[in-house]
Amino acid sequence: MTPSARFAAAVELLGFIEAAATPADQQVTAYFRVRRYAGSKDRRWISEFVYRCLRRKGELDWSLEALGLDKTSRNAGLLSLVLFDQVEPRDIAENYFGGSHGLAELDGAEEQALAGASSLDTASMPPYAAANFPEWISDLLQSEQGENAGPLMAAYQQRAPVTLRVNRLKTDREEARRLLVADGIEVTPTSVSPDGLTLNSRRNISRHPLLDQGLLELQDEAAQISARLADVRPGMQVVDYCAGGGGKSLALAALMQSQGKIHAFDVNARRMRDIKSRSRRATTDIIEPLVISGDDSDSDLLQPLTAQMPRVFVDAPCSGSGTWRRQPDQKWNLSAERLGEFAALQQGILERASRLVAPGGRLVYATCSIFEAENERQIDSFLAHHPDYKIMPVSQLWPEVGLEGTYEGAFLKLTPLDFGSDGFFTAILEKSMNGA
Ligand SMILES: C[S@@+](CC[C@H](N)C(=O)[O-])C[C@H]1O[C@@H](n2cnc3c(N)ncnc32)[C@H](O)[C@@H]1O
Repeated sequence: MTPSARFAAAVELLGFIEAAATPADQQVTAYFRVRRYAGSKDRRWISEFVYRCLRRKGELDWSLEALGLDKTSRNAGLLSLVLFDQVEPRDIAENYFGGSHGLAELDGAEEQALAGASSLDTASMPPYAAANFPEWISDLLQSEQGENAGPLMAAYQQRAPVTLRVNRLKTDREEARRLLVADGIEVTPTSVSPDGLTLNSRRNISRHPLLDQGLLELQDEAAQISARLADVRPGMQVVDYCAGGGGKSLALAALMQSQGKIHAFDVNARRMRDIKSRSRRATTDIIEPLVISGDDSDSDLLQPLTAQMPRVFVDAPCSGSGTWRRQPDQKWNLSAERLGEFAALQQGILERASRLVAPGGRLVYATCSIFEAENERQIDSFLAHHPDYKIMPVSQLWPEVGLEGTYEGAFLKLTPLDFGSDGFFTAILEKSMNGA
């Protein structure tokens, strides 16, 4: 593709992403699926350009406003060339326009407005815009994270590492590392999870034969730690209440040495459709997917499991705020109202899932969120209505479940500032033996 065609495609894709709430990564995949003419270099250039615009949306929006330009994807793309690639406005027309697949010509007024970019008073940009966060989220982080808010928002500007979980049903970490290195892929063992390997440099590894053969799974270190904290054992009966594509179920199955049973529930059949094939690849047959309604109509279906399960894992739907390095667009799609909706949904899920926990069993509540409303406040509210549960401190479980080092705190609360994983939360609640 010519530079003009690439630029036009990037602007088009950015426009699609801004118009819909669907996560950008899904839209990028869908965009290229029907544009087979785009080669791998074109795809890389277009995706990187689009992701940079999404990552730096706060700066771009503020600058567009200061220059009197509308916040369109075309203007964002043009300004991105000027501000971040240092392209002279007068050179844009020649290098990024024209040709049969280019954008409609740059007009003189646009070029003149862009020329003002070099004299923008960026010192007057509000800190939330400079940090590329919506103002209300920046305020929320200031109130919840205090002095960590600034460094945390800066950490969200970085790209997340690519981390793999070694499937111990098929190999061990050293062997997996050796196989990757033999294929020219340098990796580093994760510092806390004994099952993780992080790629030393970014590349798309999702189609690698070691993943196809089920020796490795893409899974962030925080999710691996959370699965370990469930402290599952071979032979146990476990419920994975929000199983989705089965990431946690597969991690739990490996920790159970593929002995016992995992009842994997979700309200979304489409998300669960690959669990069987992923299980086959991982050589486990203990995961049983089941589509539930998520309301009281599940009572009969779940009756045989009620108060019977030694472990119930709830990987709740959430804002995903812990994963915004990977999905920078999603922070612009979240509103305070939507956050409240997630909290209400989580509360209902926790309530229903808790009915399945056996006396003496444990309810594991996890989110990939860093917000108190989805985390600590959910646990406070649950415990206020369920005096038969108590917190099992994560600090106590940490060494018992084979995690490296030590951890202080009743709950697992991670942000990218801790050791580079996604933001994640996990609370372990133990039900009393006598139900009192
Ligand atoms: C964070 S995702 C789960 C990710 C999955 N555990 C994994 O590791 O791959 C949350 C899941 O909760 C599901 N969900 C939403 N509402 C639900 C409900 N009322 N009951 C059960 N699952 C629900 C969503 O469909 C989504 O798949």
